[in-house]
Amino acid sequence: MTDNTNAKGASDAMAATYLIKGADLAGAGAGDLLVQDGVITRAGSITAKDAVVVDADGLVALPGLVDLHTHLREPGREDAETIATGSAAAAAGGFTAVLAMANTNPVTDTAEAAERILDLGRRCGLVDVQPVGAVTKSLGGEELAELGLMARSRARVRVFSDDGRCVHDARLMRRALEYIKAFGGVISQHSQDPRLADGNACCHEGELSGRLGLPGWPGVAEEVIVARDVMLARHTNSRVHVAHVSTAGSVEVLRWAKAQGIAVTAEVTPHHLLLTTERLATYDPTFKVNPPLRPQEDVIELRKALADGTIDAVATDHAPHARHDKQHAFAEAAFGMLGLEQALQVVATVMVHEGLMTWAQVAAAMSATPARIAGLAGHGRPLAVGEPANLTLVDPAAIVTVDAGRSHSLSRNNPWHGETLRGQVHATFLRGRPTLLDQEVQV
Ligand SMILES: NC(=O)N[C@@H](CC(=O)O)C(=O)O
Ligand SMILES: [Zn+2]
Ligand SMILES: [Zn+2]
Repeated sequence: MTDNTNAKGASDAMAATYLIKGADLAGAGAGDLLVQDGVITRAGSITAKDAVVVDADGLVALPGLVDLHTHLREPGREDAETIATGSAAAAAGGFTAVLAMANTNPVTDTAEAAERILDLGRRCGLVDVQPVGAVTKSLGGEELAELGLMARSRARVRVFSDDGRCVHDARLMRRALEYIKAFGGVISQHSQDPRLADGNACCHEGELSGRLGLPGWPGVAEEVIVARDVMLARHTNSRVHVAHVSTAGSVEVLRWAKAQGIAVTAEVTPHHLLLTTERLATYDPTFKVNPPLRPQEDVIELRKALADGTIDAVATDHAPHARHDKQHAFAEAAFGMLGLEQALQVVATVMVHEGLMTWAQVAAAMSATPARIAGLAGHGRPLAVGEPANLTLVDPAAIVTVDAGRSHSLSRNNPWHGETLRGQVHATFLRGRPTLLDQEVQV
């Protein structure tokens, strides 16, 4: 985004100067950063009068996190989340930009709808809300949406997705991939073959789904779509992004496709990096999600693939649901779980603490690479002089027991409640303005 004026624009200009003292700069050694007029103006060892000093001794500074996959529910389901509450959750989680999925009501399938989301996000001003456009009208899977008009709108839509549903018609997928090349777009696919895993499928297909009597969702239902889509990406010479990869088989396909030079990228969610299908044994609908939680063998392969770059990014798939949609028998409850506030902690716990990833790699997987995939200028930039001051400060040594009741989200379907995780986000800056300071969201 080049035009980042928002309702807080006036106060941005007059914002205080911040001196961030002694942060570990994405693992590249300790240093100070001076933040002035929205930009990093100095780096190194700094003294500055009249600056608000932020003591970052022992904290890691990362470029502001970018989430490729957030459900904000506005318009249509403001009882589950609003752009304001979702933005607050994002700021609390260290994010400075989120891609807002199109499965709202109405669906984001026109230029006007996309611009409305952009404007609502700007009015709130806590995080850059970048709309994702639907691939097909009303997510109907029948007719392409106004992809070009959305791309040329003020919202400059680049990521298109029918997420929640799979673009299962191969011919339509092919046409969408051809179309988006004109403006450097990408299709983010919810990979679920509807014949192999229909809308009732809700538990990884295996011994446990049989024992629990829940309809099985086999890994192959994801893998056949991933395989098909990488071949379509190769054929069209266009870009496909695989949303919420959940199986070792999908990782194998991705590894092959990348070795061929096919333009495919992929994301993994925090929950698929840590939670396994055994969580379903109590029939707690909090753990009902699409795609389902998988066995430990898959989780281990997902971690390896994220560490070696086969999976490019971590994305939350933050999917808030109101109590009355979640509190049902498992088979009837809504799919989805919260993710924005604990995403970085989960990555710190399973990847950094386990020695699988450095903080510099986390900065790549949660900021630079998702910003590049989404074509978001001004985000995912290095913490260097002249760059926009989009950053977050995290205490890597903190050990925190998650309390779902303290969430900024309107919903409470938080799979991390009661879980002990590492790392704590202390502050987030969006173009030099703190959106989170001392762990308090700055509304
Ligand atoms: N992940 C989910 O289980 N649910 C998402 C849709 C989706 O990401 O497929 C939702 O919108 O609730
Ligand atoms: Zn999905
Ligand atoms: Zn989703």
